[in-house]
Amino acid sequence: MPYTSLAWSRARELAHGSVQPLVPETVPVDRAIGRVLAADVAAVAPVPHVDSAVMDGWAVSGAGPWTVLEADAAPGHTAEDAVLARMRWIRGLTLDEDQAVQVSAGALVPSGTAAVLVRDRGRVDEAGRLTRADHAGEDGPAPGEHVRRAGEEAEPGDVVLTAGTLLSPAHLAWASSCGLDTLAVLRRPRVTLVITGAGLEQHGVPEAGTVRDVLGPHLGSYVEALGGLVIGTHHVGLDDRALLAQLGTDAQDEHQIREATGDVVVTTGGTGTHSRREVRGALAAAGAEILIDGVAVQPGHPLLLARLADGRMLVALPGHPLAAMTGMLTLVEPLLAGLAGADLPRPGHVRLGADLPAGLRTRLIPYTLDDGVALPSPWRAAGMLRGFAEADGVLVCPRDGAETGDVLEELTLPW
Ligand SMILES: Nc1nc2c(c(=O)[nH]1)N[C@H]1C(S)=C(S)[C@@H](COP(=O)(O)OP(=O)(O)OC[C@H]3O[C@@H](n4cnc5c(N)ncnc54)[C@H](O)[C@@H]3O)O[C@H]1N2
Ligand code: MOO
Repeated sequence: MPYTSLAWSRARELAHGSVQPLVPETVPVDRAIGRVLAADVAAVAPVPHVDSAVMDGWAVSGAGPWTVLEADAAPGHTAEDAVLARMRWIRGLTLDEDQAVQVSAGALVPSGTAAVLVRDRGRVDEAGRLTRADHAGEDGPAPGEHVRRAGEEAEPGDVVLTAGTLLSPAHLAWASSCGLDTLAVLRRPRVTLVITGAGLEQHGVPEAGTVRDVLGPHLGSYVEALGGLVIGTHHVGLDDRALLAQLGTDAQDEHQIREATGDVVVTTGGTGTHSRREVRGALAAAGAEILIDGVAVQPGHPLLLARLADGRMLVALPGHPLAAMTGMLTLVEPLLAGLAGADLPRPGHVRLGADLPAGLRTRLIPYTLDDGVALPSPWRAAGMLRGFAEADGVLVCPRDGAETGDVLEELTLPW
């Protein structure tokens, strides 16, 4: 039997716990931007992998003066061939006491290098002897000076990125610097949107009797802000068969289902008791198991959570715009977090700057912050969007109401 009018916080926990985390996927480093790392990543080699010069000059061994070694003329045709040939030569070279070789910043230094003498601090005479320039004094370079040592950033086995990291360009550049080609990332839950209802206009100011569709074009970006990947948005009008078609699939196994239809279906509209026929009827006809039939929250009381016969999860959002928008935070956010293997996002806390009267249920009220206190929006009825558009967050007001100065739970918006 489904839970009916389930307490708001229980509904969020149940949605989060109703699913197993999706199996991670492996993606090329250059495609991993914005993804969440599924496991710790350890360095497989020292970073950097070789000793290199930080400045242009000479890699030197001993106190000098130094004999500057030169490669035989490289047979390469292009400048690049010549550079690579020289690198190969340096790779095979070991500096003895009082030997030096010319290097440029960032390039490999030969083994035996004690330090790099910066170019304007040295002078080479006709005989190929390197001495310190007149102004450079007697000493230097100090041991290790201007050399970037292999392993100075990380040794093999060091954890260089931790599980749960939201990957930025900086993380990806670092991963490349560690020699990684692929990363295991959490799979983004794939979401299909199904918009029900008649008379939804896509442009302009609607005629009396119709409304502007404020969910179809925008819920997708809301889902994506919550970490989901939208794979399709379908308008089914009032056609029960079209709705039913979205709730079933001909696919035979779990992989096929996910490829074809994703992990989650979010519907809008058709949840009210006046319209039981629509979403509930279609769920019954599709053999779905309803887990939650109504949440003790306003707006959003008729919210539904169900498991479809093929294993996908379904959230039915009410049609009233604010009920749909806050319903995303009540059920869709916890569900997507559960699928992504993330913790249930817990509410924060904020001090209330006004009195809120008692109501029938928990209330979700958009608020703006004013001098550190939360001012509830006057535009908070189920059909309104102005308060939500202006909001700094959403207050979770208990049924018994609250007074100025009370500290209330609040939900952060994902933008
Ligand atoms: N007799 C009762 N009536 C209602 C009850 C009730 O318990 N008894 N519950 C009310 C509550 S609470 C809610 S919330 C709504 C839920 O309505 P539905 O989910 O069935 O939504 P629809 O009838 O499909 O739509 C309602 C209304 O919302 C607007 N809408 C819908 N879709 C969109 C869209 N994509 N863009 C913009 N606006 C949309 C439209 O004005 C619809 O008329 O039921 C109450 N009724
Ligand atoms: O539960 Mo409804 O969203 O108040 O109109």
